[in-house]
Parts: sequence; C-alpha cells; structure tokens
Amino acid sequence: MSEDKLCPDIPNRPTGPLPVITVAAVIMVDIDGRILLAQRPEGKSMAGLWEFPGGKLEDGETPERALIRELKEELNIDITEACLAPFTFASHSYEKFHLLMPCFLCRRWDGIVRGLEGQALKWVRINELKDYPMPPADEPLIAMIRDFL
Ligand SMILES: Nc1nc2c([nH]c(=O)n2[C@@H]2O[C@H](COP(=O)(O)OP(=O)(O)OP(=O)(O)O)[C@@H](O)[C@H]2O)c(=O)[nH]1
Ligand SMILES: [Mg+2]
Repeated sequence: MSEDKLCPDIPNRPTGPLPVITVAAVIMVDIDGRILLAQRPEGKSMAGLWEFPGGKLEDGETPERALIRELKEELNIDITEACLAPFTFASHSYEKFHLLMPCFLCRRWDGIVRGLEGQALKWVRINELKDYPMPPADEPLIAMIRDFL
C-alpha cells in the first residue's frame, strides 16, 4: 500500500528547515479582567483574525524593548519593562516560518489605548475569547489565560 493511502488525512508538511521568527506579544488585562485583542487588517496575512498586540523583534532588540516600541506605534500607549510579566510562549509552524512568540502579561500602562494602524480593537472577557477567531498559534494560549485569570 502506498504511503498516501496509509495516511490520507495528513496534509503535506514543508520538508526543509523553516526560519524561526520571534514575535513578542502582550496580554493586556484591564481592571475588569478583560483582555485586549487587535484585528489583523485587510491586506495582511491572516487578515480578520484577532491577535494579541505585539510584533516582530528588530535586530538586537529584546522582547521587552520590542513590546515597548510596538505598543507605542500600534496603540499609542507607554509601558515599562517592570510592568511586563513573562507569562508563556507559543511555538507554531506556519507554512513559511516557525513562530516563536514569548507572551507577557501587562496590567498597567500610561495613556488611552487607540488603534493607530487602522486595526479594530476589542476588550474581551475570557469566556468570550472563543467568539474571536485567532491565529492557530494562539489557540493553546486561551486555556492558559483562563487558568491564570
Ligand atoms: N502580534 C501578534 N502576532 C501574532 C500572534 N499570533 C500569531 O500567529 N502572530 C503572527 O506573528 C507575526 C506578527 O508579526 P508582525 O505583527 O510584526 O507582522 P505583520 O505580519 O503584522 O506585519 P509586517 O510583517 O508587515 O510587519 C504575524 O505573522 C502574525 O500572524 C499574536 O497573537 N500577536
Ligand atoms: Mg504587529
């Protein structure tokens, strides 16, 4: 029997090594215990899906510095390293790259959250997170957040 008959449902996986991309993300929690989600805009990969704020590390940048920069650029708020608590990480192979995503928790920031890049923002209760489709890498994080909050 040929191999594709033995394993008919397993999709083709990329063979060679994938570049590992590090993306820092933050789970922002407000005083009511709601979490901030940002919707990926039209024209980007995975448009329409909801994600935690953050982005790729620039050369020589730590995850914490990347988040301080990204939250200013994307949300117009100021955070400090002291307010970023390491929480968990995601590690997930997409088709073209492997995502390694350190995730921090943040409960304190300066300023009012505003989407500066045209992205929709939403403060969501933990039991409503399931109603907001997220990238596959994020799915395991939801149970971790629920257990923690
Ligand atoms: N910020 C963030 N990115 C995530 C999450 N989950 C997830 O798979 N990603 C992926 O991590 C990458 C984020 O990098 P990014 O924000 O700097 O890049 P981008 O694709 O939005 O834009 P760019 O490449 O044009 O800068 C994207 O490929 C995004 O799909 C998440 O919860 N938050
Ligand atoms: Mg981003």
